[in-house]
Amino acid sequence: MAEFPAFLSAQDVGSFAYLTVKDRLPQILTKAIDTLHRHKSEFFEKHGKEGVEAEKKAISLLSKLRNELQTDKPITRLADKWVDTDIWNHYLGHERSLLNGSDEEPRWFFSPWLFVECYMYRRIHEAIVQSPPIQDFDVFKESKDESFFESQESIDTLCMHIQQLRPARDFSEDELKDTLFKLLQISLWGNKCDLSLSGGESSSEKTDVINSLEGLMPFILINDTESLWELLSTYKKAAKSSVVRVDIVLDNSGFELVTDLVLADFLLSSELATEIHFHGKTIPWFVSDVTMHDFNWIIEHVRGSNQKFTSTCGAEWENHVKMGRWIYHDHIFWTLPHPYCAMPQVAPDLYTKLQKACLILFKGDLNYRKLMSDRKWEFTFPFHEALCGFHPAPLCSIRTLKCELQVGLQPGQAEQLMAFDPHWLTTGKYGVFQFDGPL
Ligand SMILES: O=P(O)(O)OC[C@H]1O[C@](O)(CO)[C@@H](O)[C@@H]1O
Ligand SMILES: [Mn+2]
Repeated sequence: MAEFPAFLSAQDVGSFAYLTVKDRLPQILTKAIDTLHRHKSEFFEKHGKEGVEAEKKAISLLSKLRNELQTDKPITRLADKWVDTDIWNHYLGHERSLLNGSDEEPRWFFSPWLFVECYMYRRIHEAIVQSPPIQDFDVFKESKDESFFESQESIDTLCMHIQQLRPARDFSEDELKDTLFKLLQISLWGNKCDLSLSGGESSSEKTDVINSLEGLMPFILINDTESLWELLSTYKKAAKSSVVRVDIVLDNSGFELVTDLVLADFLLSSELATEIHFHGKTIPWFVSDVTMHDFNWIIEHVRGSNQKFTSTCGAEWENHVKMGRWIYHDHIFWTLPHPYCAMPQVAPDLYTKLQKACLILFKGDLNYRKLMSDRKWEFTFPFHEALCGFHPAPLCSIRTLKCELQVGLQPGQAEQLMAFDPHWLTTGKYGVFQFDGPL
Protein backbone atom coordinates (compact mmCIF):
# COMPACT_ATOMS: atom_id res chain seq x y z
CA MET A 1 0.00 0.00 0.00
CA ALA A 2 1.24 3.48 -0.82
CA GLU A 3 2.34 5.41 2.24
CA PHE A 4 0.11 8.12 3.63
CA PRO A 5 1.58 11.63 3.76
CA ALA A 6 2.52 13.01 7.18
CA PHE A 7 0.11 14.95 9.38
CA LEU A 8 0.34 18.75 9.55
CA SER A 9 2.31 19.52 12.70
CA ALA A 10 3.95 22.34 14.64
CA GLN A 11 7.16 20.36 14.15
CA ASP A 12 7.43 22.26 10.87
CA VAL A 13 8.91 25.49 12.16
CA GLY A 14 7.42 28.51 10.40
CA SER A 15 4.38 26.58 9.12
CA PHE A 16 0.84 27.80 9.84
CA ALA A 17 0.46 24.91 12.32
CA TYR A 18 3.60 26.04 14.12
CA LEU A 19 2.48 29.67 14.27
CA THR A 20 -0.95 28.62 15.52
CA VAL A 21 0.48 26.59 18.40
CA LYS A 22 3.13 29.19 19.19
CA ASP A 23 1.02 32.36 18.97
CA ARG A 24 -2.68 31.89 18.36
CA LEU A 25 -3.48 29.18 20.92
CA PRO A 26 -1.79 30.94 23.89
CA GLN A 27 -3.58 34.12 22.83
CA ILE A 28 -6.93 32.28 22.91
CA LEU A 29 -6.13 30.91 26.39
CA THR A 30 -5.20 34.38 27.63
CA LYS A 31 -8.48 35.73 26.35
CA ALA A 32 -10.41 32.90 28.08
CA ILE A 33 -8.63 33.71 31.37
CA ASP A 34 -9.45 37.36 30.95
CA THR A 35 -13.11 36.55 30.29
CA LEU A 36 -13.31 34.54 33.52
CA HIS A 37 -11.74 37.45 35.43
CA ARG A 38 -14.26 39.88 34.03
CA HIS A 39 -17.16 37.66 35.10
CA LYS A 40 -16.03 37.42 38.70
CA SER A 41 -18.77 39.65 40.11
CA GLU A 42 -21.39 37.81 38.05
CA PHE A 43 -20.19 34.50 39.55
CA PHE A 44 -20.34 36.08 43.00
CA GLU A 45 -23.87 37.36 42.48
CA LYS A 46 -25.01 33.97 41.24
CA HIS A 47 -23.15 31.60 43.54
CA GLY A 48 -21.65 33.70 46.34
CA LYS A 49 -18.14 32.90 47.59
CA GLU A 50 -18.21 29.50 45.95
CA GLY A 51 -18.54 31.16 42.55
CA VAL A 52 -15.43 33.23 43.16
CA GLU A 53 -13.50 30.16 44.31
CA ALA A 54 -14.59 28.35 41.14
CA GLU A 55 -13.43 31.26 38.99
CA LYS A 56 -10.01 31.14 40.67
CA LYS A 57 -9.76 27.40 40.15
CA ALA A 58 -10.70 27.59 36.46
CA ILE A 59 -8.17 30.38 35.92
CA SER A 60 -5.40 28.45 37.61
CA LEU A 61 -6.16 25.35 35.49
CA LEU A 62 -6.11 27.43 32.30
CA SER A 63 -2.87 29.17 33.29
CA LYS A 64 -1.31 25.76 33.92
CA LEU A 65 -2.51 24.63 30.50
CA ARG A 66 -0.99 27.71 28.84
CA ASN A 67 2.30 27.05 30.58
CA GLU A 68 2.34 23.40 29.49
CA LEU A 69 1.70 24.47 25.92
CA GLN A 70 4.28 27.23 25.81
CA THR A 71 7.00 25.06 27.34
CA ASP A 72 6.13 22.10 25.09
CA LYS A 73 5.37 19.70 27.98
CA PRO A 74 4.11 16.15 27.35
CA ILE A 75 0.40 15.94 26.69
CA THR A 76 -1.27 14.47 29.77
CA ARG A 77 -4.35 12.32 30.25
CA LEU A 78 -7.64 14.05 30.93
CA ALA A 79 -8.57 13.95 34.60
CA ASP A 80 -12.28 14.81 34.46
CA LYS A 81 -15.13 12.33 34.28
CA TRP A 82 -17.03 13.52 31.26
CA VAL A 83 -18.79 11.31 28.67
CA ASP A 84 -15.82 11.29 26.31
CA THR A 85 -12.92 11.19 28.81
CA ASP A 86 -12.13 7.51 28.22
CA ILE A 87 -12.20 7.91 24.44
CA TRP A 88 -9.80 10.86 24.69
CA ASN A 89 -7.40 9.00 26.97
CA HIS A 90 -7.54 5.99 24.69
CA TYR A 91 -6.66 8.23 21.75
CA LEU A 92 -3.77 9.68 23.70
CA GLY A 93 -2.53 6.11 24.23
CA HIS A 94 -2.79 5.62 20.46
CA GLU A 95 -0.71 8.76 19.83
CA ARG A 96 1.88 7.45 22.29
CA SER A 97 1.97 4.04 20.60
CA LEU A 98 2.78 5.72 17.27
CA LEU A 99 6.05 6.88 18.80
CA ASN A 100 7.20 3.26 18.73
CA GLY A 101 8.63 2.88 22.18
CA SER A 102 11.01 5.79 21.74
CA ASP A 103 11.46 8.07 24.75
CA GLU A 104 9.25 10.65 23.11
CA GLU A 105 5.85 11.58 24.56
CA PRO A 106 3.09 13.33 22.59
CA ARG A 107 3.90 17.04 22.84
CA TRP A 108 2.43 20.32 21.65
CA PHE A 109 5.13 21.17 19.12
CA PHE A 110 5.68 17.58 18.06
CA SER A 111 2.38 15.69 17.70
CA PRO A 112 -0.18 16.06 14.89
CA TRP A 113 -1.59 19.59 14.89
CA LEU A 114 -5.21 18.43 14.64
CA PHE A 115 -4.78 16.34 17.77
CA VAL A 116 -3.08 19.03 19.90
CA GLU A 117 -5.43 21.78 18.80
CA CYS A 118 -8.55 19.73 19.59
CA TYR A 119 -6.92 18.67 22.87
CA MET A 120 -6.48 22.31 23.91
CA TYR A 121 -10.19 23.02 23.52
CA ARG A 122 -11.03 19.81 25.37
CA ARG A 123 -8.71 20.88 28.23
CA ILE A 124 -10.50 24.25 28.40
CA HIS A 125 -13.70 22.27 28.86
CA GLU A 126 -12.01 20.18 31.54
CA ALA A 127 -10.94 23.32 33.43
CA ILE A 128 -14.53 24.55 33.45
CA VAL A 129 -16.27 21.27 34.34
CA GLN A 130 -13.82 20.79 37.18
CA SER A 131 -14.84 24.16 38.61
CA PRO A 132 -18.41 23.80 39.86
CA PRO A 133 -20.70 25.71 40.24
CA ILE A 134 -19.59 27.49 37.04
CA GLN A 135 -19.32 24.20 35.11
CA ASP A 136 -21.71 25.38 32.39
CA PHE A 137 -19.94 28.66 31.68
CA ASP A 138 -18.98 29.12 28.02
CA VAL A 139 -15.76 31.18 27.92
CA PHE A 140 -16.37 31.99 24.25
CA LYS A 141 -20.04 32.95 24.49
CA GLU A 142 -19.35 36.65 24.84
CA SER A 143 -17.23 36.86 21.67
CA LYS A 144 -19.73 34.76 19.70
CA ASP A 145 -22.55 37.11 20.70
CA GLU A 146 -20.42 40.15 19.93
CA SER A 147 -19.72 38.92 16.41
CA PHE A 148 -23.47 38.42 15.88
CA PHE A 149 -24.30 41.96 17.02
CA GLU A 150 -21.50 43.47 14.93
CA SER A 151 -22.85 41.72 11.83
CA GLN A 152 -26.35 43.04 12.42
CA GLU A 153 -26.44 45.20 9.32
CA SER A 154 -25.36 42.40 7.01
CA ILE A 155 -27.85 40.09 8.69
CA ASP A 156 -30.67 42.58 8.10
CA THR A 157 -29.66 43.02 4.45
CA LEU A 158 -29.55 39.27 3.97
CA CYS A 159 -32.93 38.70 5.62
CA MET A 160 -34.48 41.47 3.56
CA HIS A 161 -33.04 39.91 0.40
CA ILE A 162 -34.45 36.47 1.14
CA GLN A 163 -37.86 37.85 2.17
CA GLN A 164 -38.15 39.76 -1.10
CA LEU A 165 -37.42 36.61 -3.08
CA ARG A 166 -40.52 34.75 -2.13
CA PRO A 167 -42.45 32.75 -2.95
CA ALA A 168 -39.75 30.38 -4.19
CA ARG A 169 -42.43 27.96 -5.42
CA ASP A 170 -43.14 30.31 -8.34
CA PHE A 171 -39.51 30.39 -9.47
CA SER A 172 -38.48 29.20 -12.90
CA GLU A 173 -35.86 26.47 -13.01
CA ASP A 174 -33.15 29.01 -13.82
CA GLU A 175 -34.17 31.32 -11.01
CA LEU A 176 -34.13 28.44 -8.57
CA LYS A 177 -30.65 27.41 -9.62
CA ASP A 178 -29.36 30.95 -9.62
CA THR A 179 -30.70 31.63 -6.13
CA LEU A 180 -29.35 28.35 -4.78
CA PHE A 181 -25.89 29.23 -6.10
CA LYS A 182 -26.07 32.69 -4.57
CA LEU A 183 -27.07 31.38 -1.16
CA LEU A 184 -24.41 28.68 -1.29
CA GLN A 185 -21.81 31.37 -2.00
CA ILE A 186 -23.10 33.52 0.86
CA SER A 187 -22.77 30.51 3.16
CA LEU A 188 -19.23 29.93 1.83
CA TRP A 189 -18.08 33.50 2.47
CA GLY A 190 -19.84 33.43 5.83
CA ASN A 191 -17.07 31.00 6.78
CA LYS A 192 -14.53 33.83 6.68
CA CYS A 193 -15.99 34.96 10.00
CA ASP A 194 -14.47 32.53 12.48
CA LEU A 195 -12.96 33.70 15.70
CA SER A 196 -10.15 31.19 16.17
CA LEU A 197 -8.27 32.49 13.13
CA SER A 198 -8.34 35.98 14.60
CA GLY A 199 -7.25 34.69 18.02
CA GLY A 200 -10.72 35.33 19.44
CA GLU A 201 -10.76 38.98 18.34
CA SER A 202 -13.79 40.35 16.57
CA SER A 203 -14.33 38.96 13.08
CA SER A 204 -17.75 39.98 11.92
CA GLU A 205 -19.29 40.64 8.53
CA LYS A 206 -19.61 44.33 7.81
CA THR A 207 -19.98 44.39 4.06
CA ASP A 208 -22.98 43.79 1.87
CA VAL A 209 -22.21 40.20 1.02
CA ILE A 210 -24.92 39.84 -1.66
CA ASN A 211 -23.46 42.64 -3.76
CA SER A 212 -19.94 41.31 -3.27
CA LEU A 213 -20.62 37.85 -4.71
CA GLU A 214 -19.77 38.62 -8.32
CA GLY A 215 -16.41 40.11 -7.38
CA LEU A 216 -15.60 37.11 -5.18
CA MET A 217 -16.14 34.53 -7.94
CA PRO A 218 -12.43 34.41 -8.96
CA PHE A 219 -11.58 33.41 -5.39
CA ILE A 220 -13.54 30.16 -5.62
CA LEU A 221 -10.79 27.72 -6.51
CA ILE A 222 -12.99 24.66 -6.96
CA ASN A 223 -16.66 25.05 -7.68
CA ASP A 224 -18.73 21.86 -7.72
CA THR A 225 -22.05 23.62 -7.14
CA GLU A 226 -23.37 22.37 -10.52
CA SER A 227 -23.18 18.84 -9.10
CA LEU A 228 -25.13 19.90 -6.02
CA TRP A 229 -27.83 21.39 -8.24
CA GLU A 230 -27.96 18.28 -10.37
CA LEU A 231 -28.36 16.05 -7.33
CA LEU A 232 -31.05 18.12 -5.63
CA SER A 233 -33.01 19.00 -8.76
CA THR A 234 -33.05 15.34 -9.80
CA TYR A 235 -34.58 14.45 -6.44
CA LYS A 236 -37.12 17.21 -6.84
CA LYS A 237 -38.10 16.30 -10.40
CA ALA A 238 -38.31 12.59 -9.84
CA ALA A 239 -40.14 13.09 -6.57
CA LYS A 240 -37.82 10.17 -5.96
CA SER A 241 -38.73 9.90 -2.36
CA SER A 242 -41.11 11.72 -0.09
CA VAL A 243 -38.27 12.73 2.20
CA VAL A 244 -35.32 14.66 0.83
CA ARG A 245 -33.01 15.13 3.74
CA VAL A 246 -30.07 17.54 3.69
CA ASP A 247 -27.65 17.51 6.63
CA ILE A 248 -25.50 20.53 7.47
CA VAL A 249 -22.49 19.93 9.68
CA LEU A 250 -22.27 23.42 11.12
CA ASP A 251 -19.17 25.43 11.84
CA ASN A 252 -19.30 28.93 13.34
CA SER A 253 -22.00 30.81 15.17
CA GLY A 254 -22.73 34.50 14.45
CA PHE A 255 -22.95 35.64 10.84
CA GLU A 256 -21.91 32.26 9.39
CA LEU A 257 -24.75 30.45 11.17
CA VAL A 258 -27.24 33.01 9.86
CA THR A 259 -26.02 32.36 6.29
CA ASP A 260 -26.47 28.61 6.86
CA LEU A 261 -29.99 29.12 8.19
CA VAL A 262 -30.88 31.32 5.22
CA LEU A 263 -29.65 28.55 2.90
CA ALA A 264 -31.55 25.90 4.89
CA ASP A 265 -34.70 28.00 4.74
CA PHE A 266 -34.41 28.33 0.97
CA LEU A 267 -33.83 24.58 0.51
CA LEU A 268 -37.21 24.02 2.16
CA SER A 269 -39.15 26.85 0.52
CA SER A 270 -37.85 25.86 -2.94
CA GLU A 271 -38.78 22.23 -2.20
CA LEU A 272 -35.27 21.12 -3.05
CA ALA A 273 -35.32 19.47 0.39
CA THR A 274 -38.04 18.48 2.81
CA GLU A 275 -36.04 18.35 6.02
CA ILE A 276 -32.78 19.79 7.26
CA HIS A 277 -30.68 18.18 9.98
CA PHE A 278 -28.09 20.41 11.65
CA HIS A 279 -25.09 19.05 13.51
CA GLY A 280 -23.36 21.14 16.15
CA LYS A 281 -20.90 20.80 19.01
CA THR A 282 -21.69 19.56 22.53
CA ILE A 283 -19.06 21.81 24.13
CA PRO A 284 -17.54 25.23 23.31
CA TRP A 285 -15.09 24.55 20.49
CA PHE A 286 -12.53 26.43 18.36
CA VAL A 287 -13.87 29.67 19.87
CA SER A 288 -16.79 30.31 17.56
CA ASP A 289 -18.31 26.89 16.77
CA VAL A 290 -22.06 26.45 17.22
CA THR A 291 -23.45 24.73 20.31
CA MET A 292 -27.14 23.98 20.83
CA HIS A 293 -27.33 27.04 23.04
CA ASP A 294 -25.89 29.27 20.26
CA PHE A 295 -28.27 27.75 17.72
CA ASN A 296 -31.33 28.59 19.82
CA TRP A 297 -29.90 31.96 20.85
CA ILE A 298 -29.38 33.09 17.25
CA ILE A 299 -32.88 32.08 16.17
CA GLU A 300 -34.34 33.83 19.21
CA HIS A 301 -32.38 37.02 18.49
CA VAL A 302 -33.20 37.08 14.80
CA ARG A 303 -36.85 36.60 15.81
CA GLY A 304 -36.59 39.45 18.33
CA SER A 305 -35.11 41.94 15.84
CA ASN A 306 -36.84 45.29 15.42
CA GLN A 307 -36.34 45.02 11.66
CA LYS A 308 -39.46 43.52 10.12
CA PHE A 309 -37.73 41.36 7.48
CA THR A 310 -35.28 39.99 10.01
CA SER A 311 -37.88 39.12 12.62
CA THR A 312 -40.07 37.46 9.96
CA CYS A 313 -37.12 35.22 9.05
CA GLY A 314 -36.65 34.41 12.73
CA ALA A 315 -40.33 33.55 13.15
CA GLU A 316 -40.20 31.20 10.16
CA TRP A 317 -37.06 29.52 11.47
CA GLU A 318 -38.66 29.05 14.85
CA ASN A 319 -41.58 27.45 13.12
CA HIS A 320 -39.32 25.09 11.13
CA VAL A 321 -37.87 23.89 14.43
CA LYS A 322 -41.28 23.56 16.04
CA MET A 323 -42.70 21.59 13.11
CA GLY A 324 -39.69 19.25 12.98
CA ARG A 325 -38.55 20.36 9.52
CA TRP A 326 -35.32 21.61 11.10
CA ILE A 327 -33.73 19.18 13.51
CA TYR A 328 -30.67 20.01 15.58
CA HIS A 329 -28.35 17.20 16.67
CA ASP A 330 -25.16 17.11 18.63
CA HIS A 331 -22.76 14.23 19.12
CA ILE A 332 -19.52 13.95 21.07
CA PHE A 333 -17.74 12.71 17.96
CA TRP A 334 -17.58 16.25 16.54
CA THR A 335 -15.37 17.30 19.48
CA LEU A 336 -13.05 14.30 19.41
CA PRO A 337 -9.68 14.48 17.62
CA HIS A 338 -10.41 11.68 15.13
CA PRO A 339 -10.43 12.17 11.38
CA TYR A 340 -13.83 11.45 9.83
CA CYS A 341 -12.67 8.23 8.20
CA ALA A 342 -12.62 6.79 11.75
CA MET A 343 -16.33 7.61 12.29
CA PRO A 344 -17.69 4.13 11.40
CA GLN A 345 -15.55 2.61 14.18
CA VAL A 346 -15.66 5.42 16.77
CA ALA A 347 -19.23 6.64 16.32
CA PRO A 348 -21.17 4.05 14.27
CA ASP A 349 -24.48 5.52 15.46
CA LEU A 350 -23.59 8.91 13.96
CA TYR A 351 -22.40 7.33 10.72
CA THR A 352 -25.71 5.45 10.41
CA LYS A 353 -27.59 8.69 11.02
CA LEU A 354 -25.63 10.50 8.29
CA GLN A 355 -26.30 7.67 5.85
CA LYS A 356 -29.96 8.73 5.87
CA ALA A 357 -29.08 12.05 4.21
CA CYS A 358 -29.42 12.70 0.48
CA LEU A 359 -26.64 15.25 0.81
CA ILE A 360 -24.32 16.36 3.62
CA LEU A 361 -22.80 19.85 3.63
CA PHE A 362 -19.66 20.20 5.74
CA LYS A 363 -19.04 23.81 6.68
CA GLY A 364 -15.67 25.31 7.36
CA ASP A 365 -12.00 24.67 7.69
CA LEU A 366 -11.88 22.34 10.67
CA ASN A 367 -14.41 20.02 9.04
CA TYR A 368 -12.20 20.03 5.93
CA ARG A 369 -9.14 19.14 7.98
CA LYS A 370 -11.00 16.24 9.58
CA LEU A 371 -12.39 15.06 6.25
CA MET A 372 -8.85 15.08 4.85
CA SER A 373 -7.31 13.56 8.04
CA ASP A 374 -5.17 16.74 8.25
CA ARG A 375 -2.46 15.14 6.11
CA LYS A 376 -0.08 16.87 3.75
CA TRP A 377 -1.65 15.58 0.53
CA GLU A 378 -0.37 16.85 -2.81
CA PHE A 379 -2.46 19.79 -4.06
CA THR A 380 -3.64 17.73 -7.04
CA PHE A 381 -4.55 14.61 -5.02
CA PRO A 382 -8.19 13.58 -5.67
CA PHE A 383 -10.69 14.71 -3.01
CA HIS A 384 -12.47 11.35 -3.06
CA GLU A 385 -9.28 9.45 -2.28
CA ALA A 386 -8.21 11.82 0.47
CA LEU A 387 -11.52 11.06 2.22
CA CYS A 388 -10.02 7.58 2.84
CA GLY A 389 -13.33 5.76 2.52
CA PHE A 390 -15.51 8.26 4.42
CA HIS A 391 -18.71 8.40 2.44
CA PRO A 392 -21.92 8.10 4.47
CA ALA A 393 -23.79 9.89 1.63
CA PRO A 394 -22.99 12.35 -1.18
CA LEU A 395 -21.15 15.19 0.51
CA CYS A 396 -19.79 18.63 -0.15
CA SER A 397 -17.20 20.64 1.74
CA ILE A 398 -17.94 24.39 1.79
CA ARG A 399 -14.84 26.02 3.16
CA THR A 400 -12.62 29.06 3.04
CA LEU A 401 -8.95 28.14 3.18
CA LYS A 402 -7.40 28.67 6.62
CA CYS A 403 -4.72 26.00 6.83
CA GLU A 404 -1.98 24.59 4.65
CA LEU A 405 -4.08 21.84 3.19
CA GLN A 406 -5.88 21.67 -0.13
CA VAL A 407 -6.54 18.82 -2.53
CA GLY A 408 -8.21 18.47 -5.91
CA LEU A 409 -6.56 21.43 -7.64
CA GLN A 410 -5.55 21.44 -11.31
CA PRO A 411 -1.88 20.83 -12.10
CA GLY A 412 -0.07 24.17 -11.85
CA GLN A 413 -2.95 25.92 -10.03
CA ALA A 414 -1.26 25.91 -6.61
CA GLU A 415 2.02 27.17 -8.06
CA GLN A 416 0.21 30.00 -9.81
CA LEU A 417 -1.61 30.99 -6.63
CA MET A 418 1.61 30.85 -4.63
CA ALA A 419 3.35 33.18 -7.06
CA PHE A 420 0.47 35.61 -6.94
CA ASP A 421 -0.36 35.41 -3.21
CA PRO A 422 2.06 33.51 -0.93
CA HIS A 423 -0.57 33.39 1.87
CA TRP A 424 -3.37 31.97 -0.28
CA LEU A 425 -3.79 28.89 1.93
CA THR A 426 -4.34 30.54 5.28
CA THR A 427 -6.13 33.89 5.10
CA GLY A 428 -9.68 32.74 4.34
CA LYS A 429 -9.60 34.80 1.15
CA TYR A 430 -10.11 31.77 -1.11
CA GLY A 431 -12.86 29.19 -0.96
CA VAL A 432 -13.94 25.84 -2.36
CA PHE A 433 -17.07 23.78 -2.94
CA GLN A 434 -15.76 20.23 -3.17
CA PHE A 435 -18.25 17.50 -3.90
CA ASP A 436 -17.99 13.75 -3.55
CA GLY A 437 -21.02 12.37 -5.37
CA PRO A 438 -23.07 9.19 -5.20
CA LEU A 439 -20.89 6.08 -5.47
O1 LIG B 1 -13.99 27.89 11.81
P1 LIG B 1 -13.20 27.11 10.82
O2 LIG B 1 -13.45 27.52 9.42
O3 LIG B 1 -13.36 25.63 11.01
O4 LIG B 1 -11.71 27.46 11.11
C1 LIG B 1 -11.03 27.04 12.22
C2 LIG B 1 -9.68 27.66 12.23
O5 LIG B 1 -8.92 27.14 13.22
C3 LIG B 1 -7.67 26.73 12.74
O6 LIG B 1 -7.59 25.41 13.06
C4 LIG B 1 -6.60 27.61 13.30
O7 LIG B 1 -6.65 27.69 14.66
C5 LIG B 1 -7.58 26.88 11.28
O8 LIG B 1 -7.37 25.74 10.60
C6 LIG B 1 -8.88 27.50 10.98
O9 LIG B 1 -8.51 28.76 10.61
MN1 LIG C 1 -15.01 27.11 13.52
